[in-house]
Amino acid sequence: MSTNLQAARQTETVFRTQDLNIYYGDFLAVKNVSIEIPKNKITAFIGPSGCGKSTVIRCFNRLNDLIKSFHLDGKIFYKEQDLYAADIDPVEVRRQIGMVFQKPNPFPKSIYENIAFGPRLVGYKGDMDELVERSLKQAALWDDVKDKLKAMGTDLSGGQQQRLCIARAIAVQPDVILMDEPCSALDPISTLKVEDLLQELKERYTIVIVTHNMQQASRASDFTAFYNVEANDKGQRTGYIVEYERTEAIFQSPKHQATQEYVSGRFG
Ligand SMILES: Nc1ncnc2c1ncn2[C@@H]1O[C@H](COP(=O)(O)OP(=O)(O)OP(=O)(O)O)[C@@H](O)[C@H]1O
Repeated sequence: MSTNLQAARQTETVFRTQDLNIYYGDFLAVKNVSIEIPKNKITAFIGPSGCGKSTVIRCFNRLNDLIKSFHLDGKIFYKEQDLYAADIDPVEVRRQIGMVFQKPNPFPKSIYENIAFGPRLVGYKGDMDELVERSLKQAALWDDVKDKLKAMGTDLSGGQQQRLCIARAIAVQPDVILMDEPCSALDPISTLKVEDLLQELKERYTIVIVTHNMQQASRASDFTAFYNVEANDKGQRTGYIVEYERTEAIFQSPKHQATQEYVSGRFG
């Protein structure tokens, strides 16, 4: 329920998972995930393809609910509220816990409308022009677009489109921003701009980012979870967390050989 979620906004640990197992039908995609995601920090999920990074991040805003075969056991707490309790409204969850995807996906609408759409949908009564400007400024896009707010969002460059998507996520005043490989479709300069932006955004938001880019994880994040995948006797490949630590520990003094090999590019 939204009131529960509001009250829960006070604590310092934003997400806490407990013995989390995630399935698609009979397939156990990720097992035994027990981690805490701290407030106002950037937490990176790294690991080889198919180890379940996206699956876990998508559980944090109940996006997997939209997949029929998806189910989980164990717990995910958002500020100590059971995120999957019967009285939690997934739509409200997704307002508080926003998401930015791999491929920039602005609406086929004006830049202004891309930002205004979400707040209008949730009944925002304040000054919309001010909100649009503030969101674009927070996403470091205002200077690029202030003179063409009526232009189509889809006509911006890829990097600008991704910052527009970040501005759109911010506009509904979320608590958390989840990012699933937000820079993988961007050139190196746009990528660095988004990474700079992340450092500003973490003052206000908690960020969880999935990335394949080791330099990005080491440059931009405060904490890193390294996932790996192992096959069972039926040949099913299940992901799990090998190590979750401060980012410098993961990159400079990992406890596990698999982590060492992955972060130094000698994996597989
Ligand atoms: N909708 C789905 N239905 C069935 N299986 C799925 C679904 N989505 C993901 N999976 C499977 O779950 C496992 C984890 O996938 P996931 O996309 O979470 O991994 P990932 O670590 O994010 O991979 P990548 O780095 O390649 O994006 C994979 O085996 C994948 O095939």
